[in-house]
Amino acid sequence: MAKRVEATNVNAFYGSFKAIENVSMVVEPKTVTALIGPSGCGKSTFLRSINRMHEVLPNARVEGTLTLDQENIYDKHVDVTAVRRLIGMVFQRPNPFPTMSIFDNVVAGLKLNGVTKKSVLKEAAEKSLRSANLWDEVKDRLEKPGAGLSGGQQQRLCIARTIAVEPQVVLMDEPCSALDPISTLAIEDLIFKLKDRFTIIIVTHNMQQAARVSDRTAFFSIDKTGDPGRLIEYDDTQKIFSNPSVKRTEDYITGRFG
Ligand SMILES: Nc1ncnc2c1ncn2[C@@H]1O[C@H](COP(=O)(O)OP(=O)(O)OP(=O)(O)O)[C@@H](O)[C@H]1O
Repeated sequence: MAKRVEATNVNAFYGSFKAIENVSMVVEPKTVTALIGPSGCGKSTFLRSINRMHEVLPNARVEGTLTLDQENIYDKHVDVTAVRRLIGMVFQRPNPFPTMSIFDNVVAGLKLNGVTKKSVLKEAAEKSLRSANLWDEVKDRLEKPGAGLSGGQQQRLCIARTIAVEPQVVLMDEPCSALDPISTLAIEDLIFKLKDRFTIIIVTHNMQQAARVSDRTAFFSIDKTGDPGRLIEYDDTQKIFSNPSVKRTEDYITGRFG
């Protein structure tokens, strides 16, 4: 079930370097939110703070509060592995397990969670591949390696793998940046469809993509190198792209900087 994500005064550090400062935003369930802004403003850092991936780096830490439907995901009692299962992530480069079959790629997370019954795995694989708009292309070669698919198909396979465990939130870090325009449109169609079931947060450098797929857009920026990234403006996508409230947002989306 899709859940609401709320960040309050979030700071994230790499050692002593503060990469983002005071980020607060609410992301409603079953919406798509785009994170945009110039390189180095902390979009990926913020995204990785949301599923506690940031802290896997040595000396990296997060301050502030991040909740999933009111539950603080940084609470001492929270199981980090469970957080990462509930908040799935799709990366820039498609990263299927290369020697694993298409089928095994999709059900890898379910198996890790202890699901062993063949009929359950088969049903979940078909459902996830259908949801990822990939079923028709792979249904006759489920036992072939995932690495044999095209880049766009591999990315849809990674999305199928992510949604197979029924996460509550799906994070996507520039999921189309390694793809051609046709594969990019296929992923955008998919994102639109998946928001019926999940809360989706996507980092993108592509303004048209943000405008096409998202309901809400968050614009991040930095004052100068070495300063932390900040959330400058967060609003309905239509407003951000037609009539932003802050001059810096307008300058960025019209290509005057960044
Ligand atoms: N592993 C790391 N160690 C130290 N500093 C890092 C690390 N990863 C990122 N940073 C720094 O944190 C800041 C924010 O980086 P981040 O990757 O979150 O920005 P971004 O907005 O996603 O950039 P891009 O659009 O180029 O991907 C940058 O100054 C970056 O150099």
